[in-house]
Amino acid sequence: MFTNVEHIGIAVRDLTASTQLFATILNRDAYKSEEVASEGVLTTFFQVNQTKIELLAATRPDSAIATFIDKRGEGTHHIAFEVDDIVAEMARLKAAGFTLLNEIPKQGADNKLVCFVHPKTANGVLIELCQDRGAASGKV
Ligand SMILES: CC[C@@H](C(=O)O)C(=O)SCCNC(=O)CCNC(=O)[C@H](O)C(C)(C)COP(=O)(O)OP(=O)(O)OC[C@H]1O[C@@H](n2cnc3c(N)ncnc32)[C@H](O)[C@@H]1OP(=O)(O)O
Ligand SMILES: [Co+2]
Repeated sequence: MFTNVEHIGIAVRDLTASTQLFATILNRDAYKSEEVASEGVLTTFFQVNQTKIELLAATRPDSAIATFIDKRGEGTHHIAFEVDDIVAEMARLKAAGFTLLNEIPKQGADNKLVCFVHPKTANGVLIELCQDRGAASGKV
């Protein structure tokens, strides 16, 4: 089951400048920064009630964020939904014809397991499913 919009991912060129910008817009400080080396990204997170804003900057030229910014510029990159059973939701979406970008859940930021759905099969929107690793223990 989809339970919440967990975060909105925003691709940025300069993480320090964008963190300051969003701190001003949201009138609060970021609560953490984290590098996810497997994705080639450095992130900063802001909490807005139940949803987070995830700023993403590329750490290497072959990162999905570097490719996205090269082709489309900075901006909204993905919408991430919290799910209660990522394996079940991946199977459901795959059976319904959506293209999953990873066949098994992978490590995301903030102690999550994540899976991406190809934007070409989702009206041009890159969708991320995520589940807290603690909640997923024993299932994956
Ligand atoms: C911090 C960790 C984690 C978390 O815990 O939150 C993250 O959020 S990591 C975020 C970065 N990682 C990813 O995005 C992984 C999943 N993405 C991918 O696998 C790829 O980016 C992609 C979606 C498969 C695209 O890669 P590729 O095909 O190599 O790039 P192209 O530029 O050729 O794109 C093909 C096509 O798709 C369009 N596109 C690309 N990205 C997006 C997007 N974010 N939203 C919408 N559309 C997108 C792109 O414009 C191309 O379209 P056409 O030009 O019309 O063919
Ligand atoms: Co994300």
